[in-house]
Amino acid sequence: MELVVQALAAAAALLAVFFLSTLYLSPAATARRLRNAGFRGPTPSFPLGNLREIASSLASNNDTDESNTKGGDIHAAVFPYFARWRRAFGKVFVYWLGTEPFLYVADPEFLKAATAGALGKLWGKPDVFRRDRMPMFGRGLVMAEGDEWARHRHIIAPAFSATNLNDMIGVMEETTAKMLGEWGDMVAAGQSCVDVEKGVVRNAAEIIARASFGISADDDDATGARVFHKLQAMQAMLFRSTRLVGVPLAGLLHIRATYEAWKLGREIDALLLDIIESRRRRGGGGGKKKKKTTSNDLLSLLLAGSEASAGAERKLTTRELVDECKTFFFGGHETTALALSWTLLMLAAHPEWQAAVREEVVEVAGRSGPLDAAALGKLTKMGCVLSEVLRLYPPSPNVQRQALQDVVVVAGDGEKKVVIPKGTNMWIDVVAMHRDGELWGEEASEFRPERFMREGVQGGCRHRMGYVPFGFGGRICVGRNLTAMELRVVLAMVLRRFAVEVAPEYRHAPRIMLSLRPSHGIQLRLTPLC
Ligand code: HEM
Repeated sequence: MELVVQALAAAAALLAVFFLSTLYLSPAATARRLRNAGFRGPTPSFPLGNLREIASSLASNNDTDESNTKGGDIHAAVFPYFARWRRAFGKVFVYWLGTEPFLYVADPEFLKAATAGALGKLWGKPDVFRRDRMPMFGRGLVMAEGDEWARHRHIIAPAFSATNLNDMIGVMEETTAKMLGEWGDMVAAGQSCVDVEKGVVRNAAEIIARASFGISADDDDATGARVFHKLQAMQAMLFRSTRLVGVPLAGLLHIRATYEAWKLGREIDALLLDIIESRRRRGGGGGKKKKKTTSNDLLSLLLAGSEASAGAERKLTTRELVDECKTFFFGGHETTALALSWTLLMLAAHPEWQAAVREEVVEVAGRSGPLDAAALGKLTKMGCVLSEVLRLYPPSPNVQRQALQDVVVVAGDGEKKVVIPKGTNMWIDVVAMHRDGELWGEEASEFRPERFMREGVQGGCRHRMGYVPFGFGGRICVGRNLTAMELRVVLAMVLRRFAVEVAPEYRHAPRIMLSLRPSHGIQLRLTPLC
């Protein structure tokens, strides 16, 4: 009995030492190293870090004051705490989410210096977000690290080639025609304004589900419809549960939501496994004779690519394919839908650009009829409008990393070196960089697509790393060409069919809810043109 008590006491002591070390001593040591390296920032408290200040700053923020559709400081509206800390500490500083250190970065030169060299060896994805994102992305490309990431990227990138993507235009046209039909019915029924964001999100989900794994919400095949609805349900659930990120043991407060998400995740996995196995059985992956795929969705292309190539290292297992399908769905539809929603708003608020882009569409592709890749490629003005929207309203408002080892940053003249300690997270504030007057000039907050006409793909940004709507380096978005195509198809079809104006009901209140989104939808007045 005495032995048991002693063993229990020893176990309790070990546990206490473990918690003391990981939750307090180790963060305190990192804090000391960051201070010694010269990084300043708001004072954190244990165990919340700076979360209390973030929450109170958000609560007292008046979202209508700071910005409007013509310009204004949306950075201060969506990240009031960062805006305040930037004024006090500059474009690089340290803040804490719970016991997790975050290096805030809105200085492209620092970003370049910190991520130069062997990016994959120095920086990974933050552990602190990993558990939350696991049900959505599994171990797919977004979450994979090191050699595993390189292997996945190598297999996946070719599926997004221009030739493959061209085959998806038809799917995009079909689903968009349905959305426009619904909008037409609403207008015909006398509805004075339409929340276009709803339709656009739904359309983007439908497109990505069909483009990724050939399933549809209206599928005759019940499995397809079930996967689609469960994916949407999981996303809504993960959105609802706001978490005390970085606070020790805070996950216990969300056990139910976490469990529900995992349960949905398992159900989705099982349904996707069925779809993949049946494709494999039908030879959807091409097989030895490189049979034509049953359809040209990304899953078929991955199956074909993976089975046609020789070594096992070039193959994705069925489990990995499941994760990639989920990754495409979650990584691809929300972002694209938001880009499109903000574009419709900007065109409604800037009628001169709306008229110019519509004229261009009619000139290169006519007033009706199918679109093709060649015509889409000629939509130069539309391309500039889209680039400007991605600058002002980047759907991915930040990019995060975690130092996998001590990272030495050689600043500016090569004289000054600072060390970012292993384990430190980096929070790259894309919104701040995209609206920084020092990088873009005085009109940084204004909608001026002409800057991309004049200055090319970087829009005249004074630093190469100052415009990063799709991320940077080797981890740049693999789906960006698919997005470019989808945005062009949908926008061309909308502009051919309707003129858009901002409805009086619309309230401009961009918010960060993982992505940069409108708080109250996007209400537009639609006038049919044909
Ligand atoms: C407007 C639309 C989109 C935006 C703004 C966007 C943004 C981004 C950003 C910023 C990253 C880098 C993340 C990081 O470095 O941590 C990224 C990566 C990624 N995106 Fe996108 N994305 C869009 C559309 C898509 C689409 C349509 C797909 C797929 C069908 C997709 C799939 C991915 C994947 C798989 C990665 C991970 C790449 C890697 O780590 O190698 N994205 N995206």
